[in-house]
Amino acid sequence: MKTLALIAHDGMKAEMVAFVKDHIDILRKFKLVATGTTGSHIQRTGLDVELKLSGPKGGDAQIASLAAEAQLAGIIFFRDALGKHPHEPDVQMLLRICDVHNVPLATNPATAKYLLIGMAELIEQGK
Ligand SMILES: O=C(CO)COP(=O)(O)O
Repeated sequence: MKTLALIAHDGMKAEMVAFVKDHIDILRKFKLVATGTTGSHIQRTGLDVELKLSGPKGGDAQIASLAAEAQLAGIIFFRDALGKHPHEPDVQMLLRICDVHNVPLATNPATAKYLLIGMAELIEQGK
């Protein structure tokens, strides 16, 4: 089973929960991992999610570590581009690691939709 990481800044958590509900059938095809607070919101939809630390406490760094070790099929990270975040260096590190290791990364719901559709298609093809 492919692993997908889900992360949302506080200003985007409602968007993440709405996105998860809209795509719940596709998301059931993946093992899910999330930063702590995002993950606890997603768990309330009934999906099984492995929780890492909260983002500001190192959760983004843990997800980046998984990406660097080729353990993630993709990351959906709804960033709040209008907010300030004390752990911005960790966020930038995660984005950089995705590019270094060619890990699919969607940072907004429109892109995440296409990423999920594409990944579901690969699963259908057995890839
Ligand atoms: O801060 C985050 C992403 O940078 C998300 O962390 P939480 O899911 O713990 O709120």
